[in-house]
Amino acid sequence: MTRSPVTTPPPEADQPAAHFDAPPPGSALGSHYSRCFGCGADHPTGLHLAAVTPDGATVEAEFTVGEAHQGAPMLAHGGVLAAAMDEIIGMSVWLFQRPYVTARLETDYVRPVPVGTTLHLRAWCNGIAGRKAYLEAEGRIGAPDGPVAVRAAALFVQVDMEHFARHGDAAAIAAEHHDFEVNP
Ligand SMILES: CCCCCCCC(=O)SCCNC(=O)CCNC(=O)[C@H](O)C(C)(C)COP(=O)(O)OP(=O)(O)OC[C@H]1O[C@@H](n2cnc3c(N)ncnc32)[C@H](O)[C@@H]1OP(=O)(O)O
Repeated sequence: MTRSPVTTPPPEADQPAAHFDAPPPGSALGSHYSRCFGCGADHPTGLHLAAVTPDGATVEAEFTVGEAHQGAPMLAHGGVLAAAMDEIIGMSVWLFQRPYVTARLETDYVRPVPVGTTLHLRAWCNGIAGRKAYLEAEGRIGAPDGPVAVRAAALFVQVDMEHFARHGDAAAIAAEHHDFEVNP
């Protein structure tokens, strides 16, 4: 991954442990918001990512590129692939049970992704320093060990829950309650 200094953890960064109340290894994470473009079941043209954590520290999901996700004819739009990276990375910081938002997302596009392709996504954390989490993800074609099509590195910044009420829709947040509650 071509990472900038902004998304490279500093030497003092800690490797975080999963939160004691995070989903155990093998669990599905569920959607954090039913109308989320990345994971919401109620979004008509969204990515519908359904993430699982195989080990309590990383997350995985599959994304099948559909016609609604095209850029060039029958090829995935780069922005849609970046959205998939953003979402799977967001789900990986969800394991720490603190609310985070994307501050910076860097993406390497390695191979074109035709419509109909299933991308196997995986994300993990490279370190946390204060409010800043340094994260990485990859999307592989056809299988978990298939050829890499897209890689991403990100800086996520921890916020308080007020962030979502102040800038978003507090009523919508209250309407969706989860057992595993972090980001709305
Ligand atoms: C399960 C959930 C899945 C969710 C997946 C999808 C996730 C998303 O897409 S979230 C939506 C997109 N992101 C946003 O809307 C965020 C918009 N930005 C913001 O709200 C603010 O800029 C925010 C919160 C990131 C930072 O603001 P603020 O809280 O005032 O902190 P601030 O002091 O500016 O920054 C904190 C630190 O991060 C650094 N930082 C913040 N933004 C950046 C950036 N873009 N690049 C580099 N560094 C940055 C600052 O330099 C600072 O570093 P230091 O502590 O070393 O001085």
